[in-house]
Amino acid sequence: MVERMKVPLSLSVAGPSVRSHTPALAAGAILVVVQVGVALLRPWPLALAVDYALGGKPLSGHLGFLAGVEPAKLLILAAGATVVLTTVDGLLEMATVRTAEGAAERIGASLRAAMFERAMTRSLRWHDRMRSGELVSRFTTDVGRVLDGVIAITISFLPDAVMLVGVLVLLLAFDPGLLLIGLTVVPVLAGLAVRQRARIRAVEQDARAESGRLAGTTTDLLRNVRAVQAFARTDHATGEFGKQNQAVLDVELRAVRVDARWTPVADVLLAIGSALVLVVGGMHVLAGAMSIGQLLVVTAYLRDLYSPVRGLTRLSAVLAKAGASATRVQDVLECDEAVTDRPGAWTAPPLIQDVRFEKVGFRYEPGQPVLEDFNLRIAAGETVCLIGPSGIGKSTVLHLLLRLYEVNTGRVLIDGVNVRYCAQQTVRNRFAYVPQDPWLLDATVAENIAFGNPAATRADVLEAGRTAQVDEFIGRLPHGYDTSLGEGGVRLSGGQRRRIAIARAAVSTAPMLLLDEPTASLDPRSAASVVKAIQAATQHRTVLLVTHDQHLAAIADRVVNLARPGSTARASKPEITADLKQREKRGGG
Ligand SMILES: Nc1ncnc2c1ncn2[C@@H]1O[C@H](COP(=O)(O)OP(=O)(O)OP(=O)(O)O)[C@@H](O)[C@H]1O
Repeated sequence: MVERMKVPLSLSVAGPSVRSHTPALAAGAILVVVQVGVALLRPWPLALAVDYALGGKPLSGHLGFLAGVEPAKLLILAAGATVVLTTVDGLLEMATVRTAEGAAERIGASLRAAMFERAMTRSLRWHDRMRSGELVSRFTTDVGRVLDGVIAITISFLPDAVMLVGVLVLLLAFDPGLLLIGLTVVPVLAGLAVRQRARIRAVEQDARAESGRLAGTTTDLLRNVRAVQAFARTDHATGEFGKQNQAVLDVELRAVRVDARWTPVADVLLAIGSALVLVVGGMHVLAGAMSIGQLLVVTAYLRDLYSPVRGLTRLSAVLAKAGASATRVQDVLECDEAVTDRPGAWTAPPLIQDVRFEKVGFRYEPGQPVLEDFNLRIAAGETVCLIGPSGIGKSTVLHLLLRLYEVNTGRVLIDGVNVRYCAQQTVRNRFAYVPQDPWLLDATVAENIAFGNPAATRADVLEAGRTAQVDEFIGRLPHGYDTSLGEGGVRLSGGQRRRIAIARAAVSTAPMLLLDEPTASLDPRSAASVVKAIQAATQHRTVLLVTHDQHLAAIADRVVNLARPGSTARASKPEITADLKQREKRGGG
């Protein structure tokens, strides 16, 4: 209930983006008001034609200047005036739509930019929970719906409100009795509109949640299409998609039914109002108290009165949808789950002494410790190999060094300075990271390598490619270093992807390299190439290496065996590295 009450207010989520486009929105609003003024004049040429050109009524008062004009010319004049007013109305509408919708699109772009920036800086804990498809659906569909709300307020609400007031004033001056009769249906309509709005809001919240889940499922299945095909699970995938798709369809159909029910209700009520006015007004005409032209003007105005009333009730539906989406946009924009820097955070030291883990405790989930009382010192220039059973927390150690997650207890230090007090950007600049999954972008080989150092020149990239043995296979790619790799680097083998990731680390100027199982699942030849690449890339740098590969471990100065929570990491001398497998068998302690 509290959630639903929040919804209308949450449209203000677009507020900061709206402010910078206020002039364009204001221009759109002014154009809309002028357009309403023109629209209000539109019934008059018809009255002129009916009463004066056809009915022979004498022209006097404010129409006196037309006295003496022949009826046929008066008819042409009235017809011409209708065309002119309709043209001006149309041109004004075009200008309004261009101005207001253009501004809305720009607001959408800044809203998406703000969301993206926010999402990029949220903690990995948040990303671990949020499915990427769900996030994309918030960036696209939900932002779109918020914009629909902004547009509706500018180019529907304002003209409808101005039109309503304008028509009410004119009708009041023209025939207050008929106005009152026409308005009798409005309170009933307003009451029903309020109820309708609450229903739409509720069903739209469900619809957006289901659509988000569908986007999440779709992205997940498409990203893993190789696994789906390789395991011959296309039927299963189609079934999973189908279930979610059906859930979206069910809730959307419910929304359509709620929405559709409204149209006849509103129309019948408004028709009753018009019928009442027609009967009473017609009686006035029959009694000679009113001309046919005047009755036409009243009914035209009444139509103009009902149109905004109807528009305003529809607007409430658009705003209900926008409100449901705005809550989802707001969740992203206001999420404060991030690894944050303290005010005045220091620059991380240059790493000339060591990095240290002191009594570090860490858990991803409450009650499930991954590291407890973990201690490790790596001296500058040293190459340390971290081993241990799967799931023990080796990759986690690298994540904590990068400050991707904050430690729960203890400290991680660079040259004796706690990384918690250093700006995260500067901490990360001290490390070049080669993750288990090489994380290649849908870009060229050269761009992927240069990702490791924004200041890298083409020559630096080629040099890093040589160091990381990328040269060994680059000649076989159609455009060499300018070959596009496709999403996730699908066009490369596992070993080739790893070497590009190593080249990315090699091009970086960071003093320390973090390598996470860089030779895992490679054949001996590719593994040997990768080991060679690592040896070349790690010269004169401090290295922390996670691996089960004896050959790779052999390049380390020291091997550290990560133990179960509660025990301390144990270091061993390099000569013991040859005996790695045996020690692992003894229980990783
Ligand atoms: N993002 C996460 N959210 C929750 N738990 C996680 C997350 N990442 C890892 N874990 C858990 O933390 C523990 C340590 O994971 P980690 O990846 O550090 O192990 P590892 O020693 O590198 O394993 P492997 O050798 O298999 O790569 C595991 O039990 C894992 O299930």
